[in-house]
Amino acid sequence: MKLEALGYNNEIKNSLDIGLEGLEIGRVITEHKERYLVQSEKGEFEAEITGNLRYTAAGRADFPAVGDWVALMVFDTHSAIIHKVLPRFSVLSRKAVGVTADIQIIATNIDFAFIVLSVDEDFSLNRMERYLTLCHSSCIQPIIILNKMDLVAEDRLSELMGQLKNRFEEIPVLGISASTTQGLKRVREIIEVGKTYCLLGSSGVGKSTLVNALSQKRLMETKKVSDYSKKGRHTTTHRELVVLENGGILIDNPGMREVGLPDVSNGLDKTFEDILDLAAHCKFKDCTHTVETGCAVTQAVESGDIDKSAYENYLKLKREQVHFDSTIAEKRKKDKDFGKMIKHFKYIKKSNK
Ligand SMILES: Nc1nc2c(ncn2[C@@H]2O[C@H](COP(=O)(O)OP(=O)(O)OP(=O)(O)O)[C@@H](O)[C@H]2O)c(=O)[nH]1
Ligand SMILES: [Zn+2]
Repeated sequence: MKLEALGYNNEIKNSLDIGLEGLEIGRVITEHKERYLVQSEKGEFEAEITGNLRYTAAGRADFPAVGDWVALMVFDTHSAIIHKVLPRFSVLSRKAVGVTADIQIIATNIDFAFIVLSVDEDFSLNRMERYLTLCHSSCIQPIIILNKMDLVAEDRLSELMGQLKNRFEEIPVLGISASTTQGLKRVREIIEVGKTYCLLGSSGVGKSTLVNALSQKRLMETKKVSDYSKKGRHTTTHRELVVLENGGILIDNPGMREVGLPDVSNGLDKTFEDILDLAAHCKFKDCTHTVETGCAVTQAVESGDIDKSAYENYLKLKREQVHFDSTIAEKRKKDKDFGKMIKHFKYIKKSNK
């Protein structure tokens, strides 16, 4: 398979630095417990990372992830060692499970996300806003998919489509039914050759059904990679990155199903551009847009220029962001204090000698 079919382009090519001569370039299609399945022009390799990469990694985020372009040293027809992760143009991540504020990477180098919502109970503009924020902060372009259109009458459908188009003016909105395949032609048409896609959306909206419809099932079938495992390990992993029939590339993995609110510092601003534009006219520079006099934002909400629920959702996301930022600050402080403590111990040890 040509690298271009996996999304390779000049931008990635230009990011290759010297010192990688003699190494093979490939894309990570599956990761499982620090073992990676990498596809290159020479075929598929089961790979691990070099010790150097492991020890110089500042955190989990420096390890390869699905979607990454990597430089690898090939050993034989099946195995290789990853020497370097090439620069990422987009990163989809979430807070790692647990109390620490570590970031866990779900997938990288994604061009577009289909954000799926359905016409039933799941329909929520506020939730959509969260996913858009996630996309903007991850450098991924969003496309909205309203699924299960077979469940509602035509007028209800156009009302819901209207709500989406009004609130998110610049984002494409497609109505489909993944189970009857209505509207899927349009989805296939907008998928571009060599571009990488993923699906986001809450549980039950029909992401798997859509993936299966797009990839005509057989591509997503669980394929054993155990054949490659010479040490007798039996790993049954399936490919999380697949090339679709029409040339698009689709990443779908379990982590996608669990994305929460990410590091939204930049994404929030983009999603709520209207609010941020107004904020420049607030009387106070550090206006929180809640109780201040001369606040241009609350005035716009009162006059109806800004949608009240969009405004409330903005405040809510803002609070969560502040909380998340402070968790990171605490973690950094802890790490620092721990460093100081170690130094202190070393000092005591020395002076006792
Ligand atoms: N009526 C109708 N039902 C659908 C449609 N698409 C999916 N469903 C049904 O909705 C249910 C959930 O679909 P899934 O594809 O499993 O949803 P999902 O988003 O992958 O859910 P998770 O795996 O939990 O994230 C299934 O029972 C599907 O058959 C549709 O277009 N119309
Ligand atoms: Zn204000």
